Amino acid sequence: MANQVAFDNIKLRSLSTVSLGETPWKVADARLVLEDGSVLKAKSFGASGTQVGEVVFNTSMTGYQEILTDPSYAGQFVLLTYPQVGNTGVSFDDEESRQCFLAGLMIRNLSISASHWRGSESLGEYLCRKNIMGIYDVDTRALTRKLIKKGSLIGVLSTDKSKTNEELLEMSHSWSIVGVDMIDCVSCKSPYEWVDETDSEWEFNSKGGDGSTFNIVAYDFGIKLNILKRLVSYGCKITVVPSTWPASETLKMNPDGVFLSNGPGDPSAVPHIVETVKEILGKVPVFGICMGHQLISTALGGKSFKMKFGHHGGNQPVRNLRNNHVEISSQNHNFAIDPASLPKGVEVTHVNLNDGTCAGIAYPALNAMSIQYHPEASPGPHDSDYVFKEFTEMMKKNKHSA
Ligand SMILES: NC(=O)CC[C@H](N)C(=O)O
Repeated sequence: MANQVAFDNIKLRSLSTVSLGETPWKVADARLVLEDGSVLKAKSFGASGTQVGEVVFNTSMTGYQEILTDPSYAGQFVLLTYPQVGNTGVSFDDEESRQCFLAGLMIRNLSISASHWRGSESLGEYLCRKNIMGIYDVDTRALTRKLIKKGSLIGVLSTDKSKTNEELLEMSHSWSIVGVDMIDCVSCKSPYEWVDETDSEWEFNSKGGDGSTFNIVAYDFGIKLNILKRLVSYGCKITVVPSTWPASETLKMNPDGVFLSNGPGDPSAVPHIVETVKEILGKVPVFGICMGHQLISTALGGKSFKMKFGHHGGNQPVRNLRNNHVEISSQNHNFAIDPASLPKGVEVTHVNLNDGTCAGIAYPALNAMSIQYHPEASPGPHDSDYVFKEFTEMMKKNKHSA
């Protein structure tokens, strides 16, 4: 009987399924025109219109909704190499931010039916509601091979029949993600206290902390919610502040530590934030993830560069040079820090094993540490969760030595 009730609940909460053969989403023809002049035909299942962005490929096999809501994808089209997408629809609990900031989604096949006990709507309905373009019937394998060969390409996606291919090509040539401040449009506008509403059933680990609490200020450059959740799990009480929040205000709050989040775009395009980071470094322990890592490294004197096609996926191998352990990590970045540009005193703590790029640094003298990838793993493996613990240990040590 109890099983029957549970089953009925699941049925009630699951998405309605549709029979094969029907097309349960609105289909329109779409074109993707790339900056190299190639034109790809596809079917649109999300918002209609014309959108420009940089095309990057992501090799994750799960977690398309977390990818869609990762603000670091602002200005980018995400092509998923996993071929069948949409079978679990979307569910409210899986959002990584308040909005989808990416330019659009490109997939091979869209599941004809979607079902999940927490599901609230289909992927197509979701994209339409969020006004995000999505296309399927794309030869994602061929396009990925092109991106690997040529590097990330600017593309223009359009459902507008009145626009010629030449006009779309022209649009692709007049847009760039390099040198543009993309953080400003994704950051929160005023500070707020983070209240964690995560049900304990979603803790993949027992609570990570040892009962200590830490007051931290988290700079929101496009922060992913699971980072906040993991920090809470390790005992942090968090005040989230906008990217323009002055260092002097942060220091007045007397935090145990400062966290610098992930975020979209080019780290060299936000020198005002680098100045803020410079003012904070050395005064309190600082931890950065992805964009946060790039900004700490830049503030220390390092230089960033644009990678050929970046790292996007949940299967990137990283070596922790301190203990020689290899982690399988979740990553999403197109820029990286040149380790040769880092000053003496900075230790490269992690390297990406696919291409040897810098994946993490530490500057113990200034109580600073950062990693280029995503320990919150949303989506992705949890191997790197220990990094949150290292941040709390750094804050604890600093508190006791004060
Ligand atoms: N996830 C991130 O923070 C990305 C950082 C930066 N936008 C890059 O592409 O390298």
